[in-house]
Amino acid sequence: DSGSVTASPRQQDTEYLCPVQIGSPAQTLPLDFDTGSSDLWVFSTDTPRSEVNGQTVYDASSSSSAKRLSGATWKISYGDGSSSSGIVYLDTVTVGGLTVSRQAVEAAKQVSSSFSRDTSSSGLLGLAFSSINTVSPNQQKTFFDNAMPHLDAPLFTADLKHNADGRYNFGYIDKSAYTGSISYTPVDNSQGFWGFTATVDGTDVTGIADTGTTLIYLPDSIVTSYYSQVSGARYDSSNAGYIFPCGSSMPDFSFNVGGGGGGGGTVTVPGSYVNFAPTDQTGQTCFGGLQSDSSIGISIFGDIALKAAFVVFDGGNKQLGWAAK
Ligand SMILES: CCCC[C@H](NC(=O)[C@H](Cc1ccccc1)NC(=O)N1CCOCC1)C(=O)N[C@@H](CC1CCCCC1)C(O)(O)C(F)(F)C(=O)NC
Repeated sequence: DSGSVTASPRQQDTEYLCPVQIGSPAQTLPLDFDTGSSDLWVFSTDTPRSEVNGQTVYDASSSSSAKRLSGATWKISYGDGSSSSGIVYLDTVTVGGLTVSRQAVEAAKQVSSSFSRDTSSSGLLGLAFSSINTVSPNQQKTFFDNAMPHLDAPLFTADLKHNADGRYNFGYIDKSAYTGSISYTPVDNSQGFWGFTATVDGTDVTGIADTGTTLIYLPDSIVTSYYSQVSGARYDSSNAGYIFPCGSSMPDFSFNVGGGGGGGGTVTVPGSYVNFAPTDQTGQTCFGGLQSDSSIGISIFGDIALKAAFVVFDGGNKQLGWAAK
């Protein structure tokens, strides 16, 4: 089997949403595919009306294939302080033509305000490792884990784009989607993430490949030296990050993956991607797409990095592949 689904950017590439079919007859919800978590959760008819603000909701009661997973609950909190919790159904889930028949669909009974405010997203589809799924008492598998045994190849690929529709493919590598060769590097999934080591300016950086995080968060030393090349750039505590004049021409940002004997491959993030967005309506000052990880405790290669590459999340061999495109 295989699947292929469009990933559409929202609000200047802040997040990427994909249509997912749940239940019978199919209910299509736009979900944020997130390689940084492992819960498939959705706004539902169980979510308080006061917390629903235009989102499409899942109605288990109108799905003939839905079965309540009795006694099961879930509760998750994310790096940006957002959170959600609820109950669990098993139902049929289809992504880009790829179907999993008994997928844990986590229905929200509570969502934090930032989810309520994000009117375009109906929830998340977690693609990290099932070891960090939050369902209790019996932990559930991710859509990818459930699908893996049926896939032509035990992998999925992420091809996110700047201000344009990209794609997630399951079970195969589309050779027309990238240029040159794919450089592979081992994955450390001990914390449930797609952990890997890259080299930036000769310094090894261990971080995670995270489609659910908008920006890149790296060690202070790397971030400070990057912005030292941009006149007028400074760390601004009120914005909690590096800002600079919007007219600045930003240097490209490169990192090397799979640096072993073969020299590995280099991913180059265009400077224009690092000029993420204005901090206010005047458009004078802009917020950087590369920020420090010092308040997070982990380095994150988020969408700003991922949209500069074609990325292979290889669950079978526990490796990450990176290619230019
Ligand atoms: C600072 C460290 C990480 C922050 C990261 N969040 C983000 O990157 C959010 C994503 C978002 C997009 C649109 C609307 C609302 C939120 N964006 C964000 O904080 N910003 C602020 C800076 O400007 C850019 C947008 C995060 O928590 N990512 C989650 C998944 C998101 C949770 C909130 C909803 C969208 C998905 C994650 O799963 O990737 C995680 F790995 F970080 C995590 O927390 N795993 C448990």
